[in-house]
Amino acid sequence: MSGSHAYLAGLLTEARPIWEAMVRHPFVRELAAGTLAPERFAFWVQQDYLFVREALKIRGLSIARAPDEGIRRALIDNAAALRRELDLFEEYAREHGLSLEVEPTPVCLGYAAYRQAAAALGSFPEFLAGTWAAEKAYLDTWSTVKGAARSAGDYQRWIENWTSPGFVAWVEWLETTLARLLEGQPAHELERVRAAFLTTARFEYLFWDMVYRRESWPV
Ligand SMILES: Cc1ncc(CN)c(N)n1
Repeated sequence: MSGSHAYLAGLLTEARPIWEAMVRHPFVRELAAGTLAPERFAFWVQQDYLFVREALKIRGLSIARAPDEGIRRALIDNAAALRRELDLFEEYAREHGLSLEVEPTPVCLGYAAYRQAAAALGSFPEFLAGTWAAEKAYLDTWSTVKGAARSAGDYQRWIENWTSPGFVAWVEWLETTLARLLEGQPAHELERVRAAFLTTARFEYLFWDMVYRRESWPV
């Protein structure tokens, strides 16, 4: 294992408590058990839809800032996959008569703004580390749901999307590309990557917690 691969493996170990809190969150457990209240699920659909719409703008920024042509093309391909994520939410909303015209909650807005700032102002590895954390979080959470779900029912489209071979390959590409970009980087850059990875993982936890509580603006 190269030095930078080992560094990323160390980050995953450091982030394990966040990951465990995420995949064991009541939202995820109840989703897998088929006992999640429909209004909680609907709240997730509405807020994640807004988040993915912002993520698509973030992808655009990162395409412009990609350090080489190979990375740029992989990000362009992923933008098409993100575009399809939006379709899943729109289809579900149409089928269930759910409005997607809602205000973002503080956590949704804060998380999206944090990611936009990383894409616009951060170093490219820092941005990529956050992307890896966010996408790996979804891969691992939805894989947990897939493994435990008694009846996937309405959730099947999301389970398939975030556990598909294409999505697994994208998450692996993020890790491998980040490891390549980190070869020979100074300690302060590694530290920025570490902070971006851990902060993004914490936001992922917060997102599940926010939708479970249906937590909006207090005033
Ligand atoms: C909060 C969040 N994180 C990640 C993903 C997967 N693109 C998502 N849809 N929403």
